[in-house]
Amino acid sequence: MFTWLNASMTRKISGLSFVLLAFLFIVILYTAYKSQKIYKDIQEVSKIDIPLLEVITDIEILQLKQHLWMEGIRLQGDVFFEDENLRKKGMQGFDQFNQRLATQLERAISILHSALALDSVRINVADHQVLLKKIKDLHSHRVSFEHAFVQFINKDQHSDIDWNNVEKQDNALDDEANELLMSIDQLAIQVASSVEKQERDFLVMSATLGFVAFVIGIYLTLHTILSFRRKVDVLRGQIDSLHRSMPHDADANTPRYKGTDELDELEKDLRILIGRFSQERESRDEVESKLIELATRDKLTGAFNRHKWDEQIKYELVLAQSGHHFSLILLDVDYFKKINDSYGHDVGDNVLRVLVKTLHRRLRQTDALFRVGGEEFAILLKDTNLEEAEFLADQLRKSIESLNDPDIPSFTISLGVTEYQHLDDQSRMIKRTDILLYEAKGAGRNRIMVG
Ligand SMILES: Nc1nc2c(ncn2[C@@H]2O[C@H](COP(=O)(O)OP(=O)(O)OP(=O)(O)O)[C@@H](O)[C@H]2O)c(=O)[nH]1
Repeated sequence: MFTWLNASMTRKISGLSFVLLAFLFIVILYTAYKSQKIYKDIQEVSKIDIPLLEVITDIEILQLKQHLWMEGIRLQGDVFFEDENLRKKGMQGFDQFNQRLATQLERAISILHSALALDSVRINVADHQVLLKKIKDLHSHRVSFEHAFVQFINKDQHSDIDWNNVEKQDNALDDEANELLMSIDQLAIQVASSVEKQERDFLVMSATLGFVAFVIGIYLTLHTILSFRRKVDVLRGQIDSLHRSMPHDADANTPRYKGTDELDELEKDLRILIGRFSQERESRDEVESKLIELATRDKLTGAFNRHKWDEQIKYELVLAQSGHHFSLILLDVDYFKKINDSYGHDVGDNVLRVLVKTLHRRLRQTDALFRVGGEEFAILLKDTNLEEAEFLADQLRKSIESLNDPDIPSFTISLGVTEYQHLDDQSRMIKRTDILLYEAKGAGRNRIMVG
């Protein structure tokens, strides 16, 4: 029982079904066995008891008829004995009675023999044998009576004493037949009560088995349902505490879903929880990407910041060592100090914003722009050779030169352009580009230097 209480839900339900099916199987087996037995009893009754009763009733009727026939002869008196024809006819009738009686008695004997041969007689075998003996006795008494009566009829003188003797014998036979009938009745009652008992036992047993199955079924079902509900409640409690543990929980009182059953409710609760989890994850992802943005972007211009620049150049160098080519542009606003001094710091800031916006418009998706100093920027160009980088740098220079924004003064940029070279590291590559930028400045600004 202890193991059962700790078993899994599947095992409990399987065990429950098994017990109920086993009971059902026992009830079916018992019903089949008992039905078979009752059917056999009924067959025995129809083959033995009923025919036996019929035979004995016939014998009694024949006895009665014979009695009446004898009375008729007695009333006719001498007329019967003196008329040869009447006597002959009478004797023929008597023979017929005798034959019918003999036949019926033999039938009764054969029925009882077959009853004993069945070997499944539900009543006492001794009772059957007593009955058999009684019928055989009646049979032999009948035969003696026939002889006596034939002799009596063939006699010339028929005194009252003779008549009384014959009648006495006939009455004795009647009594014998009646007694036999009563014994057979008794037997039939025994058989009927035996069949009735079988049926009653069958009903009681079936009802008991059914009731036990019902009680076990109710107990196991209730137990399973209760433990199932307990577990579902525990799960729903855990879901509730998960809801409560979530941040931004305006739904601290998240209403419980009312469904058609516990599983349905549990499923809906889980769905709501999963929905909230994914919402939570989405907003976390959003916050995370905002944080990443904040951590990697320059506040003023929106270009990538110095921190990102350090990270990215290292990354590109690693890729370049395994065969991925890239180029680098360093650019600087010409005479920026003058712009600040002439127009103010805010305008200077605006110049930087417009510069980044304009550069972004010209750059490709795979290029990355970094603010690496006050008015100094770097551009990483993936899968780009020096010639392509030079072309792009000049395009950038021209687009800044041709800017016509009423809110800011015109300005130009100088650029140093290089590509990754074998055995380049971060400082070597930057240094080379820096020198090129310095050369561009030295050569008069608003120009590019490639190397
Ligand atoms: N408005 C503004 N000015 C900045 C910012 N960061 C740096 N500066 C200014 O940029 C100026 C850079 O001046 P310099 O290094 O002398 O260079 P330049 O005047 O551009 O001269 P060249 O580079 O030689 O053409 C300095 O005056 C800095 O104060 C910024 O975020 N906003």
